[in-house]
Order: sequence, then C-alpha cells, then structure tokens
Amino acid sequence: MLTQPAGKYLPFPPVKLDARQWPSNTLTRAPRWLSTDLRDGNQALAEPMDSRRKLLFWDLLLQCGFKEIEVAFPSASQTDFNFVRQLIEEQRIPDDVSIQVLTQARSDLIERTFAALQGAKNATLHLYNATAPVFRRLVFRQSKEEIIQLAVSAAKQIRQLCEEQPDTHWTFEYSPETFCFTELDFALEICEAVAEIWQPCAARPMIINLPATVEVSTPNVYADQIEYFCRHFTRRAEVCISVHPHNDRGTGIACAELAMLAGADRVEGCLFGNGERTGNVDLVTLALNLYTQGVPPGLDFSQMKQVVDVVEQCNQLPVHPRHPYAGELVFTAFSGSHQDAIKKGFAARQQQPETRWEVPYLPLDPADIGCSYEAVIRVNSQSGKSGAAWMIEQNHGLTLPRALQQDFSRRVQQQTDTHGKEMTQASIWQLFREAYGLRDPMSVALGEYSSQSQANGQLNFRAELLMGGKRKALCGRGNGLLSGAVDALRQAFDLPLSIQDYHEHTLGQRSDSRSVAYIRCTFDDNQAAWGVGIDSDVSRASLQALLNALANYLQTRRLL
Ligand SMILES: CC(=O)SCCNC(=O)CCNC(=O)[C@H](O)C(C)(C)COP(=O)(O)OP(=O)(O)OC[C@H]1O[C@@H](n2cnc3c(N)ncnc32)[C@H](O)[C@@H]1OP(=O)(O)O
Ligand SMILES: CC(C)C(=O)C(=O)O
Ligand SMILES: [Mg+2]
Repeated sequence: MLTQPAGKYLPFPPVKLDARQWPSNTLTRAPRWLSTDLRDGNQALAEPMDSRRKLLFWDLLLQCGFKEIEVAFPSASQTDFNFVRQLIEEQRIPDDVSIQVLTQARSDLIERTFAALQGAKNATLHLYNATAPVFRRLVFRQSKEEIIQLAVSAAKQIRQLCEEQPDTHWTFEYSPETFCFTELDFALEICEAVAEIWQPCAARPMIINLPATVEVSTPNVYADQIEYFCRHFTRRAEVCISVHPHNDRGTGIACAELAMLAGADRVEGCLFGNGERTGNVDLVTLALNLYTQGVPPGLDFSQMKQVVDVVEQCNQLPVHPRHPYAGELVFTAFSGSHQDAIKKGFAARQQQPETRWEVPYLPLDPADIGCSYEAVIRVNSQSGKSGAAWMIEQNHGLTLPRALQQDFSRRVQQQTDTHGKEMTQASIWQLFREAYGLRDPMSVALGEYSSQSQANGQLNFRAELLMGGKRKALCGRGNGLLSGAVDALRQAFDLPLSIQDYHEHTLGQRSDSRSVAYIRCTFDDNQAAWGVGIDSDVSRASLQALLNALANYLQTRRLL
C-alpha cells in the first residue's frame, strides 16, 4: 500500500496573477517549432545516435519542414562535435534552416561549442543553467547572485565569440533550466541580466526558453508562469518566448498548448515525445492538434508511417500503438457501436465528399496523414453488424442489406466467441461465402435456363440445376422471372418457399461489371435462409441467390 504522501510531497503553490488572460485566448496560428530530437531526445537514449542515425533523422526533420533544429551538445562527445562539422562541411543545411547547439555555462565547453560551429551560415547558440532553489542549494551550492554571475559571464563570452565570427548569422538562446520551479521574480532577474549582455535586436535575435525541465504542477500553473513572465519581462517585444515542456505528469501537451495561449511564440520538443524520463513534449501531436482545429501547423506529417519508421529506427524505441495520430491502432474501431457510427459517417461523406470532416470517433481523416481506411474497422467479439459489413463492402464491394448484416453478424459473433480471436479480412470473406452459398462449386448451381413471357403477363420459366454431379430439370410459372423460379422450385422440391426480401446492385461502375443479388426466403416451418448470388448477368445473379438460399435451407435440414 502507498504510504501517506502528505509531508513528503508538497502541493505546488499557485501563481499570483491578477486577471489572467490566457483562459480566454484561442490558438489561431502555429508557433515556431524547434526539434530537439538530435540533442534532448538523443541524450535520453541508451545508445545515443551515431552519425548515420543522426543524418537519417536530420533528413527526416527537413522533410517534415522544421526550420530550427537543435542538432547536438557539441562539447559532450566527439560524435556530437563531428556531426555538427559534417552538416556544415558537407553543406547539408538549407539556407532557411538554422541549427542550434546547447552548452553549459562553462568557459571551456563554450569554446569547444564555437569550434564546432565554424563556418555555419545560421546558428543558435543555446546557453543554459539551472536556477531553481534545490539546484542552487544542492547542485551548484551557489547563491542567487553567483548563479546570475555564472550566466552573465557565459553570456559575455558567447557574445564575444559571436562577434569574432561575423560570417555566421547568430541567434542567442538562454534557458533558465528548471524555470517551472524557480521563483518567478528570480527567473525574470536572471533573464534580464543575460538580455542586458546580449542586447537583443533584429540583427541579433534572442530566444528566452522557459522550460518545464521536470513537470511539477498542473498545466494551468505553467500557463500562469508564462503569462506572468511575458507581462513582466522588460524586453518582451525584442525577444522570442519559447517553451520546452517535459512530460513527467503526462501533461506535456497541455502545458505547451496553455503556454501558447499564455504568450509563448515557440515550442521545443521531440517527435512522438522522446526525451529524458517521460520525454519532451510531442511535436507531432501538438502540430496535428492544431491541424484538427483548422490551423495550418507549418509541419508536414502527411507520410506518417514513414516518419514513424525512421524515428523508431533512429531512437531504437517503438512508437506506442495508441500514440495520438501516429499509433497503428489509433484509427481502428473494434467495438460495435463505434464501427456502426464510423460506417455511417463514411457513407454520409461519400454523398458529400467536400464537406467539413465529421466522422464519428475519428478526429482526423486518416488519409490526411497518408493512412488508408483499411484498418479503420477490425472485427473481434466486441464488434457488431457494421464491422463485418464494412469489411465486406470495403474489400469486395458488397453493400449488405440491413437484415443480412444482422444475420451475418450473428455468425461472426459465434466464431469470435468460440475462438476469442480477431477475424481477418480473409476469414470474414470465407465465412460469408460459406454462409450464403458462394461456394465453388455451388451446392445447387444454375445451368441453362429460359423464360418466356406471355401476352397475359404470365411468364414460363424452365431451368436445369446441377446438384452434386446430378442434373435436375424444373419448370414453373409466375408474373416475373423470380416468381416463375419460385413456383418451379416449390414443385420440384415440394416446399412452400417464398421470397421475403430481395436486393441487388452492381459491384462496380463499369458496364461490364458484375451484379450481386441478396435473397431471403422463408419456408413452411418459419425457417428463413439467405442466399447471395454474383454474376455478370443480373438475372442469373438473382436466380443463383435464390438457389443458394434454398441450398442453405436444405443443408440446415440435412436434406442436401
Ligand atoms: C535539462 C537538460 O537537458 S540539460 C542538458 C543535459 N545534457 C547533458 O548533460 C548531455 C551532455 N553532457 C555531457 O556530456 C557532460 O555532462 C559534459 C561533457 C557537458 C560535462 O561533463 P563533466 O565535466 O564531467 O561534468 P558533469 O557532467 O559531471 O557536470 C556537472 C558539473 O557541471 C556543473 N553544471 C551543470 N550544469 C551546468 C551549467 N548549465 N552551467 C555550468 N555548470 C553546470 C555542475 O554544477 C557540476 O559541477 P561540479 O562538478 O563542480 O560539481
Ligand atoms: C537545456 C534545457 C532547455 C532543457 O533541456 C530542459 O530544461 O529540459
Ligand atoms: Mg529538456
């Protein structure tokens, strides 16, 4: 049993913020995005990426449209240093893309970082040091003044080194690491001090990145912290406010979204939320959350499967099957009522394809991210009539009448209850064929037939049936082809057969396409049986459907 938490853990105090604005704001445009997959994501991997994996990831980030990419912590390892050199020397950085690198506020590390960036066209130099009380006390063992001094000295060195490399277009970035549990006034003070050194202006832009290094509060508190910071920072108009949420409480996405409402211009994160511990905020989800609100995200995830494949290969970590938008199960409904609603949603959409996306249970059109509709519905014991009917329609073009859907659903349920397994598309089709007579050879197959229409409106029907290698001739009369055939069968089999339900449609648009007929017959003992017939001739399809219904009845009575 969990021990009582009170005393060991304390609630995070609220922010004193009068007339907070962010709850009334809405998101109407995408932020600036920075991918830190190659730095923060990379530092969280058991086996950090080698240059091959880093390059693969880099290419993917460019393909997705990222313009700001944190590529390394160059002073951390030779691999990271070499990777930055490789990007620059092999001219792999498009002109409109800025690489970013991270450094601690340590002189030797800063020098090494600049060495890595020699020759870069655009670069963001990202400086960080932790500012929260517990870090000041335990990690740095420094006072507030000393912590400010640490940042200021590093900022001065960075400015100096930037000025010595004027061919690079520099952006400065400062992160008060652990911002979200730093006293807000101290966070402001240290950022003001760094900005005072860097003197941000159009020619030398500055980003202030306010990380939730470890999530410690509910997202509304983070939003309050961001709004408070934006309100009180004296150079707000000259700097870009960036956020960098982690996901320790599972609310990284909420923190980022509320922070944007509170004034953040830029978001740092990783694809699918890779990163330290529970990860960085997931940029794919953030971007597609905007997209599904009608806001262009400025990132391209139209080939989601490829993105997942590359990220899994580079990180050597799987993307969860239920990961928002990207997981392999997120567009799949197994349960009956969901399948029914989705099927109706797609049917309505077919009538009016250009309308607003409104398919129940699907917040995003899978096609928008390169997914097919194939996996939208899968069938197991939780499924209802619409699931199996959808699969038959999608894969074979048969639009089953409602009563046949219900009949078939009972058969599917029997199978899934017996085996406890999901039914594949192939097994559903095989069960359907078995159940409604589409066997090869047919149990009762229609041979030659003829019909003769008479002046009195009656029709004479003659046919030859093939049953288990034997031929059987029959004839009858009625006011149409089917009623003539019913009469013939009644006489030949001595059965009071009648048709209760009849539907047919073509299987395709082309004139040579086949037709399908569905027939439900009843017999004297109140027994009913469905039969389905498919043929390029609609009359043959109907007659064969009738024979298949008969054959099904005879088989259940063990008469065939
Ligand atoms: C929240 C984040 O993601 S921050 C980024 C974290 N990422 C990484 O650390 C990955 C790359 N890091 C590394 O490879 C190594 O840490 C290196 C190469 C940078 C430094 O390694 P080392 O010199 O062995 O130092 P170490 O990693 O132990 O760092 C701790 C020391 O740095 C100090 N330090 C930590 N962060 C900072 C900082 N931002 N600025 C200045 N000093 C810092 C600590 O106080 C400690 O000092 P101490 O040894 O005097 O007690
Ligand atoms: C370096 C900083 C921005 C960081 O990664 C964090 O605080 O999580
Ligand atoms: Mg981080």
